[in-house]
Amino acid sequence: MVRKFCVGGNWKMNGDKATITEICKNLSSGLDSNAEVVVGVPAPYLQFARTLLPASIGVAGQNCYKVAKGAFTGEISPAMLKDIGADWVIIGHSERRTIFKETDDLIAEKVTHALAEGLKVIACIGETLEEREAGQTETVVFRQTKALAGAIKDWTNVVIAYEPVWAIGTGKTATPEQAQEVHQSLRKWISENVSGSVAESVRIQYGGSVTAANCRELASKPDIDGFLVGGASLKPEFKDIVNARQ
Ligand SMILES: O=C[C@H](O)COP(=O)(O)O
Repeated sequence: MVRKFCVGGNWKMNGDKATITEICKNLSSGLDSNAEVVVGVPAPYLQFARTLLPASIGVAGQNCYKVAKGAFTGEISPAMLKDIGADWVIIGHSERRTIFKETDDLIAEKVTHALAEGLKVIACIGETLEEREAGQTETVVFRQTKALAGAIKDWTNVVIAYEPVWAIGTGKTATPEQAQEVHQSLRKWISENVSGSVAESVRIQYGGSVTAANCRELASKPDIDGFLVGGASLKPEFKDIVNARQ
């Protein structure tokens, strides 16, 4: 099965009207039409970015809460994201897990609710350096994936982003072999614990210091179906990363 290459740009808490206008202008042409592109925009600028980007580029919230509305000061619901034109949401990013103490259980609840509300979800997993060095990589990513799997009935609208925490924003990219190894194990786990057809069809992105310089080799690996890009998604080189398979 051919899985459509899918590249996400996660702007994190960066950008203002001027820089977002520039980024969106840069993304308005020259992108591989065989790649699916989605950008994770800071909440206050979601609607602004939506008006500037071509319709072919999806817009994602970077987080959401697990219920539709209510007394949850500061939170954003999937219904609100949909209402302002976002069609995706990134859930369980390691910064949410680490800095904001989000647990596997909370992330699972968010995923269930976001999917039920009709959003597409980029669900993030990944081990820390300590866990990798302790030989715990598979244990950790399988545990995180198990929590997700329990929350997902239909995998059509789900993309998994494997982002080793030690590679995020550090300039230390996983080697193509290291990333492929984990992606392959994840697909095997999904095949054994969800189904063969989901394992075949689900896109698994790699994230962690992806740049124009390293994206092609990573993209050549059979189980790497795209990227979730942080720092480089704010720069013109994001286009080269989207075009990594061209
Ligand atoms: O969501 C994106 C990841 O956290 C990767 O960030 P980075 O490309 O800056 O390492």
